Amino acid sequence: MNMHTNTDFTLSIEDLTVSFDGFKAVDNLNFYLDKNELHVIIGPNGAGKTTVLDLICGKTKATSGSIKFLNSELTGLSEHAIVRAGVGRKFQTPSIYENLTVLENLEVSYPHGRGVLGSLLFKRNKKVLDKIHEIAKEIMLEQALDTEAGLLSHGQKQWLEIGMLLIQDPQLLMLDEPVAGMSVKEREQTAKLLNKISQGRSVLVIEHDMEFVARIAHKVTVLHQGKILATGDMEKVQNDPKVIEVYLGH
Ligand SMILES: Nc1ncnc2c1ncn2[C@@H]1O[C@H](COP(=O)(O)OP(=O)(O)OP(=O)(O)O)[C@@H](O)[C@H]1O
Repeated sequence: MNMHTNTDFTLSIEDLTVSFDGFKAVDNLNFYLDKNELHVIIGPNGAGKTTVLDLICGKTKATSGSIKFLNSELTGLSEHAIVRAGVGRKFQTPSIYENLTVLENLEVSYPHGRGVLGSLLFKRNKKVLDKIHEIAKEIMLEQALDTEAGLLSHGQKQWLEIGMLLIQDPQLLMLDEPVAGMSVKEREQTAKLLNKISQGRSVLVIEHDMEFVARIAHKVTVLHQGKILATGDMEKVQNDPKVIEVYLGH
């Protein structure tokens, strides 16, 4: 793969390295993500999983290498510019507005919105409301549109945050341990949700729960010490002796 060639990949990471005081948390990484692909990154603690997501969303600056999103270079762009380019990221702790309703949370996340106060004072238009209803249905909160977000269950709060990203229609959605703390039922529903939202975009997930990984992943990449140990479908990765040795065997 040549660094200067256009590709069909949504995300094309080449020779990506970041060092913190000489320690390479991500070490010469090459990684490609297709449209419609739901890709899960697994690996032991400290493997560099979070750092990869931090690099993509611009929170951490690369030491060297390239991150191309829809063929345009992300390294060097600000976090805001990366969001505007169509990259959404959900962190582990939900950052919803607990005092606002589900509807209001979705409304303030609508692109080109007017900020929290402006949105509340502004008369709602049909286009925005239609979009809010569409997203609410997708995240299974259609019946809870008028509920204060603070009153939602832990799982519902996570879905709301996913909805707040979806309403911006990102082409790449990144999720850090999306089912942590969820009930069995909520996990099942989240698996279906993630499956659905990977249609028409790319989804990149960090996850430790192997049962959940097996349910959702189209492809799995195992990171270890900042490098790729194995990549492929779940079965291939699960049966890889190197993966069993450093990760799954523990
Ligand atoms: N800003 C930073 N400064 C210095 N070291 C860092 C920084 N960010 C991450 N690291 C180090 O880089 C390594 C990779 O961390 P990272 O959080 O990416 O791992 P991870 O695979 O996400 O692990 P976990 O599963 O525990 O979340 C760790 O050794 C971590 O201490």
